[in-house]
Amino acid sequence: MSKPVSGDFSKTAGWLDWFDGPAKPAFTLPAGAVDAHCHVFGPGAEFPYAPERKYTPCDASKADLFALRDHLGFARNVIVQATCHGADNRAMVDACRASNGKARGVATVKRSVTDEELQTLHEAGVRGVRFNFVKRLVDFTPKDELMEIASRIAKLGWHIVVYFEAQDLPELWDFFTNLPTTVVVDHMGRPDVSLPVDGPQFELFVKLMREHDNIWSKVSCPERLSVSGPKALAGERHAYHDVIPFARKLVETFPERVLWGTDWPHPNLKDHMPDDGLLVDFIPHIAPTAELQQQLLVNNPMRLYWPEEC
Ligand SMILES: O=C(O)c1cc(C(=O)O)oc(=O)c1
Repeated sequence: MSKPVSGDFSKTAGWLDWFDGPAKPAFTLPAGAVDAHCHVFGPGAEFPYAPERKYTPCDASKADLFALRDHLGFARNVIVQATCHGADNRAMVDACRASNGKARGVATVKRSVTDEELQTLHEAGVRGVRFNFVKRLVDFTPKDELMEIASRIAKLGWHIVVYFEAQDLPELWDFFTNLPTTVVVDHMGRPDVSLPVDGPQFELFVKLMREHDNIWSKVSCPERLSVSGPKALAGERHAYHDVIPFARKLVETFPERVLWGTDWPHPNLKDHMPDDGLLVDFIPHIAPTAELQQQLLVNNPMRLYWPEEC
């Protein structure tokens, strides 16, 4: 049955709803594992979608997210502000506050944000801001504005999450390498995985990480990046073969600077909605040893989001 969007909204045509019958993963997550990239959507009646949004999703509430966390065996979440909420962080903040310390957040803020607002976000559990360069998701924000935000949030000990596509890295290189904080790249900088893993496109991304030890990557979203499949559906435990070499290269080369997340509720997928249980079964293909899994799923996210517990 199609999931609703509440309030005065209609879903984007062709919207794929998140899947509510996820399998129990065959892979047992290490104790204390963190899903370091997920979102909440609305509910629209309580937390309206932003007027400037580029898509309208189905609702995906904090209760739905916390149920998924428990079902998959994660201990904690990092909730990343979704672009459909613009710079209105209320839904994400509400989820962080309701999590009993089990969620941290990444916000979107404008240059006009006050110090008091930043402090309130910090108290709710926010530890970073997201800068988005994907043109289908956001309107352009001038880099000098972003740099001003970066220098303000650096003082709070926060980091910056960046989302961009591989073909835009050359143009963004100087901006990224001048940021004053830890920088976390969403979804491996969205490589074209039909190109060779040691070809110029992905090598540029590896070079970015090799030359700048403040740059981290989420080795997430095989379901978005895969061209070959098979899809994580109907018990498939060998999904997204073509993404494995890319993610594994980052995990093995930079074991202390990688994070993993489900990306639930998977905004804007066009041809299938993965079973999140089967997505968890992707992890041992990209982090084949218990030590790499511990770093990817526990030690690294804890260092970034809960340093006081490390
Ligand atoms: O590729 C996407 O469509 C996408 C969108 C968003 C968002 O709208 O925030 O976040 C993601 O991590 C990925």
